[in-house]
Amino acid sequence: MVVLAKPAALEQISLVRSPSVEDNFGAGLPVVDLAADGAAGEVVRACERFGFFKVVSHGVGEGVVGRLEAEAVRFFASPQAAKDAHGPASPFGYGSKRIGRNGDMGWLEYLLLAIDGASLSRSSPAPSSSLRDAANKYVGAMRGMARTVLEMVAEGLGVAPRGALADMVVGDGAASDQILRLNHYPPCPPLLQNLMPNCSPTGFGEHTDPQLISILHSNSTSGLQVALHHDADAGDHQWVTVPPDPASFLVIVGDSLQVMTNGRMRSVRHRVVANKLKSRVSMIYFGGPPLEQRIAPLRQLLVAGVGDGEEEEQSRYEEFTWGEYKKAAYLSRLSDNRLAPFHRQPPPVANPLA
Ligand SMILES: C=C1C[C@]23C[C@H]1CC[C@H]2[C@@]12CCC[C@@](C)(C(=O)O1)[C@H]2[C@@H]3C(=O)O
Ligand SMILES: O=C(O)CCC(=O)C(=O)O
Repeated sequence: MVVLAKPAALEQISLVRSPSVEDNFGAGLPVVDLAADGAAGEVVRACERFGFFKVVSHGVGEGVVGRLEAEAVRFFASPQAAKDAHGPASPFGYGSKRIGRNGDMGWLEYLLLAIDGASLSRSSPAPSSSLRDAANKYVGAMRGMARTVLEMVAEGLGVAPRGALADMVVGDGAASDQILRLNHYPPCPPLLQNLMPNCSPTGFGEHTDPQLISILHSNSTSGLQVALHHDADAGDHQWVTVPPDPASFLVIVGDSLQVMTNGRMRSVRHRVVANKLKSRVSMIYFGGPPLEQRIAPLRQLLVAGVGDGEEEEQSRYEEFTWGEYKKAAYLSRLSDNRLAPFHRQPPPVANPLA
C-alpha cells in the first residue's frame, strides 16, 4: 500500500479540492458601477442576494493601490528574520501560517495593521516609513469607498440620515475599529502538486468577517472563493471562485451589517485556496464601529411599512456591542458561525387548537 504523506510544511494545513474553471462565477458575478445612476439600489440588491459585490468606477487611483502592493511585495520578500522582527501577530504585526489564537492555520503570511482614525495607528508596527506612507494613502481611499458604499446602503434601504451607517465607521471623531491586512499566499509547494495534483492547501480558511464591511483588493492571482447563499449557515454551500481583477475591489458584507439590517443583508462566507503556480497578494480594509457601538437592527427598518395598529418587525438578534462581539470573535475558530449564539428564537407559533 502506498501512503501519501503531506510535505512537513503543510502538516497542520487542511487541503481542499483544487478549483477548476467550472467553479468560476461567470456572468452572474455581482458588479456595481459606483458612479452610475441607481447604484444604491444595485448595492442593496447585491448585498441581499450575495453578501458581496465587485466595485468598478471606484475612483481610486492606480498609483495608490500599486504603491502599497509594491511595499507589501517588498516586505514579504525580505529575509525571514526581518519579517519575524515584526511578529508574532498578537493580533497586530507579522504572522505566518497561524491565524488568530485558536489553532487556525493557512498557507500564507500577513501583516495586520491597526488604524486609528484616518491613518495607521502610531503604535501599529509598520515595518518601514515608506510602507506606512503608502498604507496611509490607501486607508484614505478605503475610508472614502466605505463611506460611499455605506451611504448607498442607507439610501437604498430608505434609512435617514444617509450617514447613519457610514458615520459609525468613518465619521469624524468616531473612535471606530478599522484594520488593514496585507496577505501573501505563496504558490502551492511542488511536492504536494506531484503527490496530490487535485488538492491545494487552504490559504485562508472559510469565515465571515465580523465588522460591517470589508474592502478587498488582490493582484491577478486567483484563489478567492465565496459561498453561495442557499443555506450557508447549515453548511450547505457551494464554493464559487471569484476571478481576480486588480482594477476592481470587492466589497464584503460583515456580520455587523447583517444584524443592523435585521438579516436583509447576509454576511458571506469566503476562503482562499492557494494557487498552484503564482503568489497571491491581497490587501483588505475592515470597517468596524467604535467598541461601545450597539449592534442592533436600524429602527427605521423595523417600522418601515408598518401601518396603524400593526406590530413592528422584531429584531432577529439578541443585542450586543461591537466590543462584546469582537471579544467573542477572537475566542472563536475561523469557521465558527459567530452570529449563531445571538440569534433569537422565533416566537412560539400559537396553537390554533388550544
Ligand atoms: C480566528 C480568528 C482570526 C480573526 C479573529 C478570529 C475570528 C475571525 C478572524 C477575523 C476575520 C476578519 C479579519 C480579522 C482581523 C477579524 O477581525 O476577524 C480576523 C481575525 C484575525 O485574523 O486575527
Ligand atoms: O486574501 C483574500 O483574498 C481574502 C483574505 C481574507 O478573507 C481575510 O484576510 O480576512
